[in-house]
Order: sequence, then structure tokens, then C-alpha cells
Amino acid sequence: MSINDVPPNAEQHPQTLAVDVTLVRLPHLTDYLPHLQTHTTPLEHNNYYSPPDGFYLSHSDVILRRTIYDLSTNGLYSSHHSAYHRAGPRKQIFYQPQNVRAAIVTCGGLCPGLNTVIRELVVGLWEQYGVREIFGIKAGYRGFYSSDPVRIDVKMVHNWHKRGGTVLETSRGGFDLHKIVNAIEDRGYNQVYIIGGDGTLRGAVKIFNEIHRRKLNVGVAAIPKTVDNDVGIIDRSFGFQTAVEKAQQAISAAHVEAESAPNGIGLVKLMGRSTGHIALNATLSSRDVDCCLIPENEFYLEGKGGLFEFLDERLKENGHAVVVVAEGAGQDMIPRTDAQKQEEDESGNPVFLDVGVWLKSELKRWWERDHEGELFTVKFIDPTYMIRAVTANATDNLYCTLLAHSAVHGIMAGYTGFVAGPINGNYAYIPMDEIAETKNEVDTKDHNWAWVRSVTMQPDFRS
Ligand SMILES: Nc1ncnc2c1ncn2[C@@H]1O[C@H](COP(=O)(O)OP(=O)(O)O)[C@@H](O)[C@H]1O
Ligand SMILES: O=P(O)(O)OC[C@H]1O[C@](O)(COP(=O)(O)O)[C@@H](O)[C@@H]1O
Ligand SMILES: [Mg+2]
Repeated sequence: MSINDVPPNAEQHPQTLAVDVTLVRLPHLTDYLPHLQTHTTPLEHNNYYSPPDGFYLSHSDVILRRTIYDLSTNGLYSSHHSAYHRAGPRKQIFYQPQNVRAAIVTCGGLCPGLNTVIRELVVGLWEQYGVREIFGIKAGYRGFYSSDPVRIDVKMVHNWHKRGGTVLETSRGGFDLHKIVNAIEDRGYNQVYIIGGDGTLRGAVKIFNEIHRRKLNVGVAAIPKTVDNDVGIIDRSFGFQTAVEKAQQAISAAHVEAESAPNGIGLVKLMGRSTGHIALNATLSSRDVDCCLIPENEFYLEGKGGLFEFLDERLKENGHAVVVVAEGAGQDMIPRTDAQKQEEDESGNPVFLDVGVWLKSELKRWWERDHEGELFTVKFIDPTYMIRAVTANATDNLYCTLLAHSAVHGIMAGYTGFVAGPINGNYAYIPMDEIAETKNEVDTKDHNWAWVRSVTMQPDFRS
């Protein structure tokens, strides 16, 4: 079939898609505990649920990862079409609610919605399944072995979705596999809910593998958290939209400052350790940005096609310009000492130098050199934690709720070593190790980046 054979009106000329589906295998407690008993879910007798036909999902309900096909190629017949188990309640579960001891932990940096996820894990366990023993682990992974857990009940969590941060506290570092799994065993937890980013997920995989090795009757579920939106496979991470909304406010302020000064430049640095999703999305939604700099697209300052030449033209044309830079961009250009090159945070993440401060001083240096005596202003705004230390917006709050309830249903159904997350708008269970290995970077070859370029008309920094 060639492109010309694809009829413009598919309704009149329906095409048949033949898709080979590979079911992504999800770990289950019965993989190593084959004699575990099943029980009918208490949702059957929940006055507020009255499950209608089709309410329960089964092992055969799946979500396809790939939804976009090109009818003119044979690509659609290729064998790799991953199908993931759909998230949702199962009629048969592998726990008796009165025997459940659940532990919840938050790790890594803050993210809007953390408290909503915790709240909804508690509500889901308590209200839907009748679980009464729910514990919060304090201050990240280290809390498993270094402090006493906090008992949580459904009344306590009432208002938590209206608070930024994490009520349980969080931290980086402190991952000690054996101490953590020993604590899980000693304290008798049989469900562990881990909320965290890429580092946390790599730790969660190790915890799950160790639990599997010890053949413990303990389900492990993770809920991916990161404002950076750098977790792969899932549509987006919770809190990201809220962070973009906040970032836009910083851009608006930078725009006002820049507009109100002769040759004014508003410079905004946004979070994004190694991905530029916040910068890109805030740029696209604000439309005030003249240039968006992200880690996935190297840039340079001097010469033809460089940032200075571009800003020179923009200032001549408009009298002002707004530059957005993701914190991980341009790191290779910032001079640093050997000690600075080695610097890592407690989790082993590289510590960046401040690209905003550096860029501000480079802009000033350039202007003084090339435009001596002409007025010039750079206003640098770094909202840092203001974009993530906030409550989740309505969309993120709802999203956090669905994530938490999906995780509870999955663990109750005996699945383990999984992450709950949306794929193409539907909630799925994805093996933890698969998620831990993937990274969601900005694809500078796709339409979104092309859109950024067409909105800003910034250089591609390739010449
Ligand atoms: N490769 C790894 N193996 C085990 N634990 C890890 C790993 N990377 C990070 N962690 C632990 O996960 C937690 C959070 O990691 P961090 O990178 O700070 O944040 P995030 O999970 O948000 O990316 C920390 O306690 C850290 O020690
Ligand atoms: O100062 P902190 O707390 O280490 O956080 C800074 C980092 O945390 C983030 O907000 C998110 O990182 P994680 O999701 O990996 O925790 C990054 O954008 C930023 O580089
Ligand atoms: Mg991380």
C-alpha cells in the first residue's frame, strides 16, 4: 500500500488494522506464593458502590501502548505492540482486609499532589476495602529503619489534599536495601506503597526483587512522582501541570519587567534536571517567550545563529525579550572547578551550577562589549521551589486520586512490583523495572519542539 492508496475518507473506505499484541507480564504474588487464597472483594458489599455489570476488570483487560499508525506502511504489522493490564478493581482479591498492614512512603523532591496521593491511598484502603492498619513512613526510604512509623486513619487525612509538600516528609539518599526490607518484614507490612521519582523507582525495583527473593507475602506498588515529567511510558507525571501553571506566572512577571525597560530582557530559570518539559510547556502556554533553552537541545551564545545574535535582532525589533532556561541546560558551558564537577546530592544526582546566574552575567558582558553606553536591563527570575511547593490544581488532584485508587486495586488483586499510571488516557499497571529503565525526554524532532520554534522563531543552534 502506498500513501496514495490511503483514502482521504476512511469511513467510506474502512481499513483493517492487524496488530500483534504482546502482553506485558506483570509480577503477581502467586508467581512465588502459588498457594495464596483468593477472597471476594468487599466492594461487593459496599453500600456506596453497588458494582454494575462490567465494573470489575480481569486479567484480560488491556491497554495498548501504541495508538498511532501509518496506514501506508507495513509498520502496523510489526510484532512489538505492548499491552498493559488495565488498572481497576478485581472481583477476587488476595488479601483479607483485616489482615492488611499497609505502609506508605514518599521519597525525593517535592511535587504538587503528594498529599493527595497519600490521602487517597488511605481513603481507598479504608473506605473501599475496610483496611484499618495504615502506616506512614517518615522522611523517605531511611524512615523504614530509622524512625517509628505514624499510624494514619481516614479522619486524619481529611484535609491533606489542600496542603502542598508531603505530610510524611521526604528525603534524598538513605537507601539501605537490607535495612529497609528487614524493617518491612519485622513490622509485618504486607502492602508497601512507594511514591517517588526515577531514583525512588530504581530503589523500589531493588526492594521488590529482594521481597521476591525472600518470598515474602508483601505487595509493592509505586506511584511515579516528579515535577520534571521525566518518567517514561506514562502520559505524564502528577504535579507537572500544576508546576507548569506556576512557571507561567514567573514568565508573565519576566515579560512585564522586560517590556517596561529599554532593551529589557526577562530571564526565567525553571526546574528540569535533565529534561525541559516544564520550560517547553510553560513556553507554549504563555506565548510571551522569545527563546526556550532546554537540556535536550544544546545552545551557544556567540556568533552566527547564536543566542546573542538572536537577542540583538529581537531587541531591535521589539525592544524587549523573554528567555526561559531549564536548570539542566547549558551546564557544559558554565566554568566549574574539579570539585564542582564531582558534586552530587545525597541520592547521587549531579549538582548543577546555576545556569540563570551564569546566563545573566554573560548577557551583561555581551551587552557592555557590543553596545557600550546603550541602556540594557536583565531581570532574572528564579521561582525554584515556588512551582512545586504548592497544592495540586484541580486536574492534578483528580489525577492523584485515580492513581492512588488504581494502586490500591492493583495491590489488592495480588499484583506486585508495578507502577500505576495512565497510558493514552487509560490507567494501567506497568512493571516497575520497565518504568525505572525508561526516561521521558523532550524529543526535539517531534511536533511539540517544532511548535516551540514556530512560536518563538528562535534559532535551532545547529549552524
Ligand atoms: N539507583 C538507586 N538504587 C536505589 N535507591 C536509589 C537509587 N537512586 C536513588 N535512590 C534512592 O531513591 C530516593 C529518591 O531518589 P532521588 O533521586 O533523590 O529522587 P527521585 O526519586 O525523585 O528521583 C533516595 O532515597 C535515593 O537514595
Ligand atoms: O533541591 P532539591 O530538593 O534537591 O530538588 C531539586 C531537583 O528536584 C526536582 O524538582 C525534581 O527532582 P526529583 O523528581 O528527581 O526529585 C528537579 O527539578 C530539581 O533539580
Ligand atoms: Mg529524579
